[in-house]
Amino acid sequence: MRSHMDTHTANILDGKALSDRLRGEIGKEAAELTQKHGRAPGLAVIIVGNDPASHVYVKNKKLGCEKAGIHSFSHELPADTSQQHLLGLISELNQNPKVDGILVQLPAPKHIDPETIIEAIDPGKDVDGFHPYNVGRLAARQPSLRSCTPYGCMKLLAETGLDLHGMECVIVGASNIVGRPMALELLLAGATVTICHRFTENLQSHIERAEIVIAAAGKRGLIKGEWIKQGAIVIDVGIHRLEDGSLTGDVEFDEASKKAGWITPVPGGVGPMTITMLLANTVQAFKIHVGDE
Ligand SMILES: Nc1nc(=O)c2c([nH]1)NC[C@@H]1CN(c3ccc(C(=O)N[C@@H](CCC(=O)O)C(=O)O)cc3)C=[N+]21
Ligand SMILES: [Mg+2]
Repeated sequence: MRSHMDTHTANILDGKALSDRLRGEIGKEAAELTQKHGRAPGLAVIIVGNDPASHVYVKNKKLGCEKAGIHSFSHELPADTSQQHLLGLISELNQNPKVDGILVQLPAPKHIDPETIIEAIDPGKDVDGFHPYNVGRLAARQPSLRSCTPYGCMKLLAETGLDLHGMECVIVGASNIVGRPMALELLLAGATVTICHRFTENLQSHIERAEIVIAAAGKRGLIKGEWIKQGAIVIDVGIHRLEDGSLTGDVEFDEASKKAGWITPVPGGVGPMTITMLLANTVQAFKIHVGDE
C-alpha cells in the first residue's frame, strides 16, 4: 500500500466495505449473546412526523438491525404528538427489559425540545450517545456509549493504520452531534485538535495545515480541494442531495482527491458507519444490561 505522503490520487476510505465487515462481527456477537442470554439485543426507534428523508434513515436502521440479529421496536408517531406523550413513551421504554437501546430520530417537530427528549432517555440506553452523561463520560476519558458518527469516523481513521498521536486535526462544525464529540474522540486518541465554526476567521488557513480534516459543517462544497494539505486524511460528514437525486458532501471531492492521502466518499463513507456504530452501541448496551461487560 502507498504511504500517505506520496500519492496524487487519494486512497478511498470505504465506509460501506468497513461497515459490511463490522456488521458481520456485530451480528456474530449478537447471535452469541442471544444464545447465551435467551433474548436478542433490542433497539427501540421512535420517529415523530412524516419527513420522508427521516423515514428513509429509520428504515435503513431497522434493516441494519434485522440483518445483525438485533430486534427492533418501531414507534411511528404523528407529527402532532405532544412532548408529554413522547416523554411517557420514553419512560416506558426506559423500564422495558427487552429494550437495550432507544433512539429518537432527529430533527423532531418544532414543538418538541430535543434536549428535554435526549435527557429523558436512560443514559445506559442512549445508543446515539447524545445524553450529556455519555458526552461527559467521553470528555472525562471514560467513554461509555459513544456518539455514532464520531465513533464511526474513528473506525475509518483506524483503517489508515496511522498513529493519531500529535496529528494536527481540524474539525469544521461545532454541533453537539458531530463536531464537539468528534473533538473529544480525537483528543482521547492523542491528536492536536482545532474546531472551526461559523465565527472562525480564515477557515482556509486552518485547513491548509491540517493532517486530518473532519468536514461537518453541513455546507455543500465548503471545503475547497486546493486547500487540502498534501497527503492529508479527509473525512466528509456532510450529506447533501442534489436536484438530480445524487448525494455530495461538504468537501469538493474530485479536487480534494488530488491532494489528500485518504478521503471518504459521499455516499459510501461516514453515512453507513453511523448506522453500524448504532448497531455496535446496541450490542454494547445489551451487555451493560445483562452484566456481560
Ligand atoms: N437520533 C438520530 N440519530 C442519528 O444517527 C441520526 C438522526 N437522529 N437524524 C438524522 C441523522 C443522519 N443520519 C444518517 C445515517 C445514515 C446515513 C447513510 O447511510 N447515508 C448513506 C446514503 C443514504 C442515502 O442514499 O440517502 C451514505 O452516506 O452512503 C446518512 C445519515 C443519522 N442521523
Ligand atoms: Mg455545525
